[in-house]
Amino acid sequence: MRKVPATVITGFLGAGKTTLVRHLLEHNQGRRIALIVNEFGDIGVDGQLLAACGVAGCTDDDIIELANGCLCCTVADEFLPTMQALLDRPNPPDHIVIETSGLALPKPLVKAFHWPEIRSRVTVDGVVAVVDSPAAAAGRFASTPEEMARPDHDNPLEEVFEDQLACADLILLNKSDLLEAAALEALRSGIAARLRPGVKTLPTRMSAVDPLVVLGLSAAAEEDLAARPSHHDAEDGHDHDDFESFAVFLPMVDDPAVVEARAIAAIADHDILRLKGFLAVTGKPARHVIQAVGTRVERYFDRPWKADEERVGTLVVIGRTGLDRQRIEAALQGL
Ligand SMILES: Nc1nc2c(ncn2[C@@H]2O[C@H](COP(=O)(O)OP(=O)(O)OP(=O)(O)O)[C@@H](O)[C@H]2O)c(=O)[nH]1
Repeated sequence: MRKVPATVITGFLGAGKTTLVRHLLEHNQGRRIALIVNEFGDIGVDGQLLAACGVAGCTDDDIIELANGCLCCTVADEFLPTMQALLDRPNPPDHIVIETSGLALPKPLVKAFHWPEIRSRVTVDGVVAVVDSPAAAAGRFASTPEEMARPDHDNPLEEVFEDQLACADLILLNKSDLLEAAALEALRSGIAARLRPGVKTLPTRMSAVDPLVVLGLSAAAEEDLAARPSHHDAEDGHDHDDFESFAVFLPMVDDPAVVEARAIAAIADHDILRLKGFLAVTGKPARHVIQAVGTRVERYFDRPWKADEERVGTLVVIGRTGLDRQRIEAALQGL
């Protein structure tokens, strides 16, 4: 029996994973792709954005959200039953794409493909790491020499980034539009030097890459785990205390630009790694998406509110543990 190929998409918060998934769905070349999306935190913004993607042949049934938990640590309870249900469908998908949360380590997930229940039916075609190139070039995931010198040195951002690169079969250097050619090349050669032999890097803009390159790596990654070192090999898991996430609710707003300005100020004042969600705008029948990574904010209306949806704004805030939730909430609510 031919095994169903599965592609694991990893990459730090805001790197462009959902953008890549949308691109793959839009250019599916006749393949029926099922998607499993896992997010950090209780509210699945990515799943909701993808459900609104409107790609022909891609139904809500094909998009499965595993919110509220870290996929790599809830493998037995959530991931395996989901995979089994997908494979047991009368008409199973041609390809399964798994978008992990930006804080997840890919290796424990790849390891899960060894489970007897699924091992004979599915294989990890490849692990694709999406890199936020300007953030990486700015040293966002590297420790400073002072940090390195500390005996208790521990940088969770760096560890997550390194684990994602070490497990990858293909690296997309995304957001290439935001870097000069020389800086992009310096980043590329720096990253290439840290990769397993044969792992390619590819600059991308809006994660636009030929799906034939991404889907069809035939890596059988689950057979090759020893070559993919992880910071957490010994513990077989990772520390969830490093990061936290919460949701902020906003009443209907007259002008979304005001919330954008508040978000920029909150990100400048607090160690927020990612902010994303939806706004309800007075007089507008459509939901307004707001996405912030670092100082960059993107906003657009994506789809009309459904009749049974409450028209309120929901912003998900993700950062290092210790965020001042009260002050961030007040700042975003304009209090
Ligand atoms: N300028 C620029 N922006 C990009 C590019 N790719 C993605 N973005 C934007 O970056 C933001 C984050 O993209 P996502 O695809 O949601 O990132 P993600 O990795 O899924 O984010 P999380 O799921 O929160 O970890 C969005 O506003 C995208 O439109 C790119 O190549 N260039």
